[in-house]
Amino acid sequence: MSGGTQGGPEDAPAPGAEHAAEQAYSDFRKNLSYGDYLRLDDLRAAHQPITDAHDEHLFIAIHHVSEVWLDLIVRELLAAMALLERGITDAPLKMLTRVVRAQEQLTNAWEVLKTMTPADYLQFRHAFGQASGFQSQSYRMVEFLLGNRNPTMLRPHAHRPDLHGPLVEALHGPSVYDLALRLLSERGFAIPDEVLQRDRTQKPELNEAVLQAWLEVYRNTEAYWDLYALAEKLVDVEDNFRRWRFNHLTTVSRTIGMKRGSGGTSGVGYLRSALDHVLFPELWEVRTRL
Ligand code: HEM
Ligand SMILES: N[C@@H](CC(=O)c1ccccc1NC=O)C(=O)O
Repeated sequence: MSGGTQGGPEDAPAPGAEHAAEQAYSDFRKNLSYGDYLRLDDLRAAHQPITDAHDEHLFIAIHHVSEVWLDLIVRELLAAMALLERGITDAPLKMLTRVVRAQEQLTNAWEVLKTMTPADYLQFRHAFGQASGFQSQSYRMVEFLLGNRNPTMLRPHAHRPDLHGPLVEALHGPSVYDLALRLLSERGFAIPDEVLQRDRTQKPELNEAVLQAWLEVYRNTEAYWDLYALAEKLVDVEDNFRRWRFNHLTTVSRTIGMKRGSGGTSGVGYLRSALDHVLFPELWEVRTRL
């Protein structure tokens, strides 16, 4: 029996909904309430449009929601990687599934943002100056942890050691894919030293020996079930990453056309070139070779 002196849900027979509400706790002068726990005052304080444009509220809300999902993805990736580093594969699969679901939420956000027309956007675009998603530290963390690395991307964060530090660490540490390859090696697959010791600040390139190892895993799924499940989960992550990028590109095209980006890049041209990037090259090539 729980509920203490104020009584709990089990104390009385189930009342109708109208009476049930009257039994709800109502004195939060000393107890932590919903809003206190979630720091909703702080959350709302972060919503600060700088123009009177109606759609700026939508723009800010979508970015805030996206940043929250990105932070969750970073946390899950780091936790999954810490376990993979110890040779554990089952719990990381669950964490990577959560990453995949969070990516779906990120991608769905475009549906809401697309209700903003180009004219609506131009009412406030001038106000934020050089600010751009290009400077999103959490997005860059996700890219670095997944292995898409480019030291140039550190530059916008040079003035903020608290944001720069974790990025530098991620840039030099193993990616989730490096850890998967290390696992392959520990299970006896011939992964060359040049792969295991590769310059991690750069993107990985397709390696024939790695491809042969994955081929063996995909041909003998029963013998290597956990490695196979891990590989397919990574493909899910990359698949969803591509969907987010593609929807971003389409949203940008329909909103600003071929205008330059506020962050200083060519805009659509820059984003289109990112679509060609492959995170886990052997996991795609294995389909062709099977
Ligand atoms: C009307 C909506 C949007 C427009 C017009 C837009 C436009 C752009 C453009 C032009 C770039 C290229 C960099 C530059 O600014 O020069 C960019 C990059 C980026 N944007 Fe957006 N964006 C929009 C919404 C969003 C949203 C909702 C997010 C969610 C977080 C986002 C995240 C990013 C990220 C992470 C990058 C860097 C991509 C990379 O370096 O590969 N953007 N955006
Ligand atoms: N790069 C966008 C601006 C932009 O999208 C943006 C601006 C401020 C805060 C977040 C943004 N989102 C993503 O790039 C543009 O060129 O219009």
